[in-house]
Amino acid sequence: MEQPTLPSSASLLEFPLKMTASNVQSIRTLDKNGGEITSVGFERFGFDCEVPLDVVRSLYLRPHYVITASDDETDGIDTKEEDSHARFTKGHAAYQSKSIYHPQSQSISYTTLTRFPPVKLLPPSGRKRVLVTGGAGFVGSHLVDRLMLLGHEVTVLDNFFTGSKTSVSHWVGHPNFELVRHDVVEPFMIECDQIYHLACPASPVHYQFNAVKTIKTSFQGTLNMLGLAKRTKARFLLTSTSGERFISLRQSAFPLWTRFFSHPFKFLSAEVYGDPEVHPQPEDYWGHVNPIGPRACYDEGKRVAETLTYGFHNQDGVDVRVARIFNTYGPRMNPYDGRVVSNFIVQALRGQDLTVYGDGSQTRSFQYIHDLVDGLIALMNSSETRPVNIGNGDEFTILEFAQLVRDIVEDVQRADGVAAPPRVNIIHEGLPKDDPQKRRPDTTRAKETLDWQPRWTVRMGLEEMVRYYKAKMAEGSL
Ligand SMILES: O=c1ccn([C@@H]2O[C@H](COP(=O)(O)OP(=O)(O)O[C@H]3OC[C@@H](O)[C@H](O)[C@H]3O)[C@@H](O)[C@H]2O)c(=O)[nH]1
Repeated sequence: MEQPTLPSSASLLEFPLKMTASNVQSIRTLDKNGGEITSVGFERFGFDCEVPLDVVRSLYLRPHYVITASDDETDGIDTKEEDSHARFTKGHAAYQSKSIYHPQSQSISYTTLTRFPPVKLLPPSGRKRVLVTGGAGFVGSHLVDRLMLLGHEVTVLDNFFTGSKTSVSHWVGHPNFELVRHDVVEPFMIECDQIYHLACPASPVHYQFNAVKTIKTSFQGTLNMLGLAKRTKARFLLTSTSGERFISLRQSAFPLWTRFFSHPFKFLSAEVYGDPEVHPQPEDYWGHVNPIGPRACYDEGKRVAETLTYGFHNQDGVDVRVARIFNTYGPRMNPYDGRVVSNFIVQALRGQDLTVYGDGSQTRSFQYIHDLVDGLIALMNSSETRPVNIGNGDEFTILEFAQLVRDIVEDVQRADGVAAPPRVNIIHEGLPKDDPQKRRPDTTRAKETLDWQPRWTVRMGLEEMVRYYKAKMAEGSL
């Protein structure tokens, strides 16, 4: 098979470093109705969660460190780097880290931020003490960004097994923020008003070795957090919970070591439905789960977590919310987690073949992270105690999706000055066991009770994610 030319990290770097403040142009992001997205969040149920998109972006479309040519050439280069990122963040580069990478010694001089992004000043009556378990993970870190910018006091609980400290490091030291290393299977005591329970079991690599720990985390972790909610009278939101999918070594597009030593992936999904016989899946569908299959420790873990949650609600009057989350993607997703969105984007950026499993006729519906965070915050602050599906109804076959990702990566490369980006091939590999044939949420309930619907098109979300991975490649961390 013909192997297209790989874009070198130098060519990825070249364009950003050439940019100057004078030619900086902001990226326009359009929603499903063609309107420009300038902010994320909205005011619902007396809770205003709207923040400017550029400010949120400045927290993830940024290099973790400035790349220098040599140790004594630091002057000026960080300014150019900031200019390039100002293109995405309209001047919010001032909140970026000033850490410096020294290629000769392959070392990084870490610094703290020069300044934290401005957070809302709330009166004590409006300020919530929010606990986010799994807050250093992909979804958790975006939720934390939003809650912090809104002016709340946020405590992140994470055992860093799948989460990464760098995903929330930009808040470390802020007076409203606290980061605690803790495993939710052990009890934890704190005073709080709201608990977002996102913490979830370990890596896909450990999936088959650690199924007991996985289901223990789902059960014991949820039990501990519900106990805390009961004691503190905090409102408890279960993200019905998280799951990982085992990927066989043959199927993974990445070297073996990356799967053992990179952050294992974690994923939030509507696993309570299993391999559904009803399409799309409404909340009153009971699911189709094999209790002893390879995915059982996840699926059944989520189901028992829901049972516990409603047990505490019905018996003890704990104020609960349950979000059933469908396939979600976005910046800070681990590029080596084996999921389709990160696999395809990274493959296309590297000029490698896109690996479609099976014939690619299976379907998925992908939602962008900002829509999910909007939905979680809306649900938490609503009075809806029944489970609510949070997902995007735009359904793609995986083959269509591969073609879309390939087109978008080429478009972004062209927009960034690569005259003729290489066209990658789409190849087929074996379908994993128990791979659901179809998945699409029925989000009628979310629309009716939360007035929530996804705003981001898959194209817009993918474009942003491609830029995020490009930035990671440019800084050399991917
Ligand atoms: O490189 C790839 C990766 C994945 N795929 C396919 O793309 C589809 C989506 O795969 P993903 O792994 O991204 O997501 P899935 O919907 O299968 O599972 C996801 O949701 C349920 C969770 O329990 C899992 O943790 C999560 O991975 C699957 O049909 C998969 O076979 C490819 O064709 N190529």
